[in-house]
Amino acid sequence: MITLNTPIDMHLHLREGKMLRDVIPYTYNQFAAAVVMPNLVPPVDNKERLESYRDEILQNSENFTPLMNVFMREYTKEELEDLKNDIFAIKLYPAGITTNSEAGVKSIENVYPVLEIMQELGIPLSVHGETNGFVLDREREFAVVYEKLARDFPNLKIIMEHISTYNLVDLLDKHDNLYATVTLHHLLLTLDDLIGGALNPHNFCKPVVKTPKDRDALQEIVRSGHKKVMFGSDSAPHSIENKLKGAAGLFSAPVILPALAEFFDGDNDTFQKFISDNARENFDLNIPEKEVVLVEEEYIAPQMVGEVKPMFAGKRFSYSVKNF
Ligand SMILES: NC(=O)N[C@@H](CC(=O)O)C(=O)O
Ligand SMILES: [Zn+2]
Ligand SMILES: [Zn+2]
Repeated sequence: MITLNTPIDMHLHLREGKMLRDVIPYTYNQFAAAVVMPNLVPPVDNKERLESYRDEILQNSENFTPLMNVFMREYTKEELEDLKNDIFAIKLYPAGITTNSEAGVKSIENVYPVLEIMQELGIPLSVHGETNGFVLDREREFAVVYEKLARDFPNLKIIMEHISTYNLVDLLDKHDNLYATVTLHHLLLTLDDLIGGALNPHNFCKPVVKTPKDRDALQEIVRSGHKKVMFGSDSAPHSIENKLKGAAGLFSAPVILPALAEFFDGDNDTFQKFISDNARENFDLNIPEKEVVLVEEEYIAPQMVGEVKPMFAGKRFSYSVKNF
């Protein structure tokens, strides 16, 4: 049996309407809280939309704290002061780089005044860090942007989301104010799982899963319990129809804790840090405590959840979440 105290998913996509209602139980049954991403259409980028989205989440969940993000744009100081207590962070998407990011930032310099105010008000910055270069180089190339941001805003906490390359792992000890989230899929999969056999569109996401060397570096840093490394699933549901048209994102929510329990293989202290303590300490999160228990009973990942095919559909795990 493994008892986790107040697990937090630091990067989650819930969507809206029926899709949200279908997928959200998989999160509130495994997590006390989650950072909810704002890349809806249109994006969550003002107080009104933020409040109505948070209400929709609260109405469809139990015993769960949504930590809301808003979509980066050229906010005024008044807007940020007004949003500050309702948000966890502001999410920066380079324009067009991932799902629903068309309204993103065209040039980072455009939002320097916003970053200045965020630094002053203590609002963290969350970043999808990819250039529009060659697909396997996009994240590595973005490292210079992360380093410039870290130097230009030394008091701004910057989260490098869903890191997928060893290059970014190396930045964590170079800059005090850089943090990272790691997904389940980047921890366990490589390009072989996407294109090594028959093409598997269900394993397609951005940033794309990478080489064994990258995956091994992620496994190593996560197993080390590094304080700046936090779990963020990037669970990103798309209908099976849209996946077959090329939509990027894996719906990993149904398998997260059983798969991580196997990954940590008895090192429950490090599991606890990765799934909760590091995030709570790095960001002084004050979330009502919630225990989630894993028992040694077989769990079979569902084949479908509504219109969505989950990661590892049909796979057997040796742990299951109690009472779920
Ligand atoms: N990761 C993905 O491939 N897709 C995410 C967006 C994102 O986090 O980049 C989505 O919203 O579908
Ligand atoms: Zn992203
Ligand atoms: Zn995401």
